[in-house]
Amino acid sequence: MTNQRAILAVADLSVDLGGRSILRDVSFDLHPGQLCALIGENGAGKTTLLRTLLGLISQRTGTVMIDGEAPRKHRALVGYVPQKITFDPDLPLRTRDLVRLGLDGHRLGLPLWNTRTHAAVDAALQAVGAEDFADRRVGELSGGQQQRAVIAHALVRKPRLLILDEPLANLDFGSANALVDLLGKLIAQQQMTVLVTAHDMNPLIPVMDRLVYLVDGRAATGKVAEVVQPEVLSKLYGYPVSVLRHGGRILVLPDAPENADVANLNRCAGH
Ligand SMILES: Nc1ncnc2c1ncn2[C@@H]1O[C@H](COP(=O)(O)OP(=O)(O)OP(=O)(O)O)[C@@H](O)[C@H]1O
Repeated sequence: MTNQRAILAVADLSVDLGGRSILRDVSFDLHPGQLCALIGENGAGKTTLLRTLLGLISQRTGTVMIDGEAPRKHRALVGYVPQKITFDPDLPLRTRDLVRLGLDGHRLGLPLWNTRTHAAVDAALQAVGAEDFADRRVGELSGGQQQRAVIAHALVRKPRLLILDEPLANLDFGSANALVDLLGKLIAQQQMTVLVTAHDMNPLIPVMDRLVYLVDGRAATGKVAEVVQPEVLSKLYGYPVSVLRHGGRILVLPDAPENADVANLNRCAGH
């Protein structure tokens, strides 16, 4: 545990939407240089948690602090890469224009370029390895290249916390591995804190050191080795599960399939 102040501190967070309880008593801290995987099956509450951290949804109870303040006060400290962005191939927007919009795209009017903006955009493009397609239209890029462009857009204001919602979902094996490597590099080089959601924790194993494991709005949180334990996860699921480690992969499987939603467990384990 580091003595530095947590960049993100979530305590006893509960969120209701449409009269339903979606998140219940979620608590975790993230410090500079940590990568936390937010793992859960469809509907577990991952996006709801991210939107609450961004200050877009209000909690029923509990607190969210970003560098000691409420999320709305610290928007500039957070870079956000949403799920599923698609660009029309005919959109007249180069990769570097998209990244430029990350600096002040929320303001009306055409963005102006100057030495400072050129330098910031070049640095963000370089950080994600997007120099080669910086002048191509974003809509013409591959899925993996678009993902890098959107991450550069989030990075250009030098956030301290980078939040990515399901960034691996539409990538092939090679592109997913390349993105995981990139996240590891950003943490090592910039002491950034990264929170990334996924259904399957396995692709993130090389870089993740913390885990928020969500099941039906409740979370087990902490170091990976603490959370991925049969006792911890059995309590969370409400029925016995086993944790199998094989070939560098982690599989979470029900002990008593007749009592478990096997399809959901398998999805969470990445089958
Ligand atoms: N505005 C809303 N009003 C009511 N219920 C909502 C609302 N938004 C989400 N929900 C419900 O909250 C639950 C959690 O949804 P959320 O999108 O956070 O899950 P998720 O883990 O991100 O799922 P996925 O992996 O499918 O994206 C779901 O049951 C969903 O139907």
